Amino acid sequence: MCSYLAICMISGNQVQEMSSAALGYHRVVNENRKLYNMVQDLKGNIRVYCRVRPSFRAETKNVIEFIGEDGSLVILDPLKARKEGRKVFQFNHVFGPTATQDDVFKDTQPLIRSVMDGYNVCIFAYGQTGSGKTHTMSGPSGGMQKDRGINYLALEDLFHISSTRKDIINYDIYVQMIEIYNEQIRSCASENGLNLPDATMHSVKSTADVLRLMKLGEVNRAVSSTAINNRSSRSHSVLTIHVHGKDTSGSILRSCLHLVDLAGSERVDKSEVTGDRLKEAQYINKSLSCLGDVITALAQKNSHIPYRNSKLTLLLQDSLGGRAKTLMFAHVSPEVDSFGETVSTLKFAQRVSTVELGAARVNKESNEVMQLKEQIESLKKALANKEAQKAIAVTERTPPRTRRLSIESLSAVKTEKVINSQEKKGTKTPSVPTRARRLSLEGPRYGIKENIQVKVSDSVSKPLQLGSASRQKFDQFQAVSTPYEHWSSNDVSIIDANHHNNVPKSPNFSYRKRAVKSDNRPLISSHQLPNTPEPQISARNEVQIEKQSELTLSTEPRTTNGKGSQIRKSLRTIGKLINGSEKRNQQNLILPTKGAGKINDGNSPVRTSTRSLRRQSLTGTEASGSDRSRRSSLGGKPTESNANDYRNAKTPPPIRPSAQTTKRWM
Ligand SMILES: Nc1ncnc2c1ncn2[C@@H]1O[C@H](COP(=O)(O)OP(=O)(O)OP(=O)(O)O)[C@@H](O)[C@H]1O
Repeated sequence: MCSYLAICMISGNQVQEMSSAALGYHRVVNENRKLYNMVQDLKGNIRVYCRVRPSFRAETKNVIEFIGEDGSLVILDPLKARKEGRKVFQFNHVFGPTATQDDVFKDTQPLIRSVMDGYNVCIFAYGQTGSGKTHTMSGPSGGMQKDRGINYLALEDLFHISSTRKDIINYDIYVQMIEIYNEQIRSCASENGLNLPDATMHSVKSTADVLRLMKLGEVNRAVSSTAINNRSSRSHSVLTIHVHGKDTSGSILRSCLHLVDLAGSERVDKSEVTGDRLKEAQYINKSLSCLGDVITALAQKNSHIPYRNSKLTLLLQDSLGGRAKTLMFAHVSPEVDSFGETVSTLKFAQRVSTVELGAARVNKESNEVMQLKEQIESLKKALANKEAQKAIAVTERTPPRTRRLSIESLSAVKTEKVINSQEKKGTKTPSVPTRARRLSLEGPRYGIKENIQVKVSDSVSKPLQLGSASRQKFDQFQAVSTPYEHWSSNDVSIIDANHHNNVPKSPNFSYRKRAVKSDNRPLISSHQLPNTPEPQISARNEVQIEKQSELTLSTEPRTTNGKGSQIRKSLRTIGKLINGSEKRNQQNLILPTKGAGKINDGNSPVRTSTRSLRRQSLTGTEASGSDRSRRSSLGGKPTESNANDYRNAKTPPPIRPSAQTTKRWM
């Protein structure tokens, strides 16, 4: 009896020891996983989860030998002996055949939730046809409540977060559904299923809205039966959730979550497809192979990443190469006859996991930055007013003949200075009398009578070179436009000194419409203005004109100089503040306008003048010859001489050549 008790006690102790060892092991594994994920987050690696679907044929052999909690997966090659046939893979996590939709979602939830904090997130499901991609992303067909996929659960969760945070942040959620079918992008959620160049954004307020849209998307998605999957997706489907948020401090965030269900890779001999199905399969395989090329290039940190080789990679460009958080679900079928595809999926997934995207970046603009930007805008307007007042005051003191051209002289006075300095320097400005020169600076007059043109330097509009077609269009317009009869003395036409070299951005731009739009603007002067087409009238221009019309001619230049310099000082400070603050907030850095180096082309003295005025208005620096090579402290466009040389820049905007779009820094 005693010995029996002793044996029981010993085995009881051993069991306890073993269970505590097992608990310790689990704890260590979990900690390791957390640390591993943390390192991956810091490096910005694409996370890879593997999911093994349950086997549907009990009689067939299974190639999955072991699934570890630490994300390891061991498969067995059925044609080799056990030892040689073992292949080991390592991922962030592996979900076995018994894992539920909730298990999968629970591990994905933190990533999805970060969308609400301003991160861009992309989750894409990859794998052989019939391996369970659609099951993971959408769940069973028909939008059944049971086993709903990530798409539904994610949106449900986002709505939940939105409501719990409603006192702090006001969120707007939009959904976009598109599909790439045979290298054509179409909108799944359009009511009539037509091909659309741009997918419609649907505002969604509840999960019911989402369900309705998703059903529509599911109905419209290209699906057909193959030998492997009787509801095989024949297209890549992308559900994008756009989140716009504004918090109580006024900060704004904009982020998006791409949920991508890729079409399945397949061996056409196995799927036994012919005709259209074969064509679809070829398109699918081609785009997936392009995805593979992009991943390889990213993993090798190549300088050229071939995003443009397929619509899919083009669409995923931001998620694969940008500062987004990206997760790939690699799906595998456990059956022995899928071994080849399983190995290639796992190898691909392994390669994906080595891609380092860099730490993800939050897309949030703080209230501080926004306020500073607003201040800059208003200061710039105020400064423009002061400059205008100064010029008008100068005009007032000039003889009547010159004064008749007075408002023009807002820039022309400066223009002459520049011309003279250019002449002194030997630039090719023809030596002509002042009046004639000024007219020539205005470009062709197109039969103008006694009209005076108001020039407003526009720091926003970007002159484009006029192509022959546009030139023709422009000339046609000139021919048909009835010049000045329907222009009252109140009319203001804002012209760019180089307008004859400008073309509107949009080919549908109507010159006439723009010209007529200027009607009823406030009176600036009694001078009648010509019907000169101005293709790019910016809102900023219009504001400036209105402000200028309020100016009094009696303003003392001395006084304005003092205030102006104060404003300039504040501008410089704000510019520096913004620069610093933006760096701190890791905002998207914005580059000077594309082609900024072409500004100072020397063809147009007036443009040079307006630019120097503009630069002056931003920096407070006189645009003297040597100063012209300096960049604005607020990130103005560089001149030709220093377009590629930022070394002398006062506050050079940082250069990110990889930025997809180049924007003005301000
Ligand atoms: N984890 C799972 N649990 C239960 N059933 C699953 C699971 N994964 C997939 N299935 C089932 O397997 C079948 C094929 O899955 P699914 O259609 O999701 O594959 P797929 O990878 O999207 O295929 P294709 O690329 O051809 O569209 C479906 O009937 C699906 O319900």
